[in-house]
Amino acid sequence: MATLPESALMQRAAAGLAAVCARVLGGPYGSRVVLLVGGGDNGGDALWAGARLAHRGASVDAVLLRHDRVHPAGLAAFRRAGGRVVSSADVPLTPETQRAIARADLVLDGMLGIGGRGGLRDDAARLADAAAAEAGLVVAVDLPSGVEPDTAELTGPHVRADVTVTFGTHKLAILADPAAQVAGHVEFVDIGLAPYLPEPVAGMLEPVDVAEMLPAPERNSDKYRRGVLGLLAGSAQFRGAAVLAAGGAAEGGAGMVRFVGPDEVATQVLNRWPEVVTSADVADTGRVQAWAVGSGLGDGRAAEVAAVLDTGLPVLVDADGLRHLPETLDGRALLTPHAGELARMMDADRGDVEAHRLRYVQAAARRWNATVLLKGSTTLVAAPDGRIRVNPTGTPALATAGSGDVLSGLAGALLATGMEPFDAGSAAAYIHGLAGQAAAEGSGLPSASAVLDALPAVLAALHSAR
Ligand SMILES: NC(=O)C1=CN([C@@H]2O[C@H](COP(=O)(O)OP(=O)(O)OC[C@H]3O[C@@H](n4cnc5c(N)ncnc54)[C@H](OP(=O)(O)O)[C@@H]3O)[C@@H](O)[C@H]2O)[C@@H](O)CC1
Ligand SMILES: [K+]
Repeated sequence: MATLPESALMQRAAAGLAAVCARVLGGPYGSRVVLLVGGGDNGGDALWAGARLAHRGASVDAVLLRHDRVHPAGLAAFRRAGGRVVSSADVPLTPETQRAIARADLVLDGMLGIGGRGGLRDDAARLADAAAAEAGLVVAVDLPSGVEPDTAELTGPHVRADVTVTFGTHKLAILADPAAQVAGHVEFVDIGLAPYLPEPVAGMLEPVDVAEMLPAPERNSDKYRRGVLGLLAGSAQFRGAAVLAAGGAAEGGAGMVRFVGPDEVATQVLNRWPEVVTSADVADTGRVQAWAVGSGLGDGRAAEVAAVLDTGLPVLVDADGLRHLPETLDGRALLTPHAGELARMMDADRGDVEAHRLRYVQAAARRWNATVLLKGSTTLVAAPDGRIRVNPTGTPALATAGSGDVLSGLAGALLATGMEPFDAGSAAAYIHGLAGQAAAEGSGLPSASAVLDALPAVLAALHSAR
């Protein structure tokens, strides 16, 4: 800001914001727009964007939350462009305000941005409710007002947006749950901040990042170069979990899968994946480069899990395996709980974990000195050193029985290639999400087997993105 003329960044932001609004309106001319304007710069962005829309023929009304504190230049520009203020000094939600919101094609939420803390206060909360109940589209300026910008938590009343237009950089609140669930579709406006930003608190992979992490398929690769995975999964009660996890590894590029489990489970794994080698005991497994343990193990089996952990190899621990964690895992493990499993591990309430996903996943990573992947519609991966990745490819299609078993085989296969647990977990979540999306194109709500079947094509496409 110091290197630029006064309000240059706000102008860039407002121009991008107005352009997105114009697009979602199908052209601003003749449309009705209502601005909800808070006392900070977030409100300033809304006023400048409202002025631009008014210039292009929209009818624009502004509701000022704070008449005593409103961005002065923004308000002046808005008035010059023909915009009207419809709130009165002490009550933002007058009958006239309410009518304007009910008739609006688009409500622009500029109440709070990155300066907001602690959820919306009363008047703002009522405006948010009116917009949600009656308006056409709700477009949030920078963030849905009322969400916690830095922790992605919902600590009080907040806006529910159809679209969020965010400036300069992505904020955690529009990437991670629960706040991301109220951001709607996210549009990014580049205002030239990149060279000035500090190290991000969280990262998000893009296709080329994942492609570069994956080992290149070499002409002369032998199975150990591709990675050999030991798999301790499944039980008489949950045989399918073993079949799906073995499939996640086999279709996920493992050079070989060595399965350990009771005969009746091994038979079923072999029926579906004849390339798998089986044994009855961890000690008889032969050479592997990493282990995946836990999917469908059921109760008991603590001794086998301990035997795997004692090998000192990189290890993925999932599902029932998470019941048997030692005090610490010296950095080589990838744990993949869902919120219920993480709650049990941390002796917490599941709802509390869902509400504070970021805090819990980081705490668990520190506590076990392990990488922790918390599954969900925005899967989070936390390394013990504090790094965080948010997975952008999540889809409701993955909320199906057995989908986690596929992920654990896939992530195990990536560990076996020598990838560090943080990369293996985040790349696996990314690929798994793409496979879920691809499978959903075929059938809407695919089964875990359909997700598995989609893996090879997704991997091939990523390899060609190099
Ligand atoms: N930085 C940049 O480079 C650029 C930033 N830009 C824009 O600026 C935005 C940030 O603006 P900002 O800093 O003025 O804060 P903002 O979010 O408008 O809130 C301000 C006031 O709200 C208040 N308040 C707090 N909590 C509250 C609550 N729960 N309920 C009610 N009120 C509450 C609190 O005042 P208080 O009442 O607590 O004294 C606070 O002063 C950013 O999101 C982006 O849109 C762009 O123009 C591009 C360049
Ligand atoms: K906002």
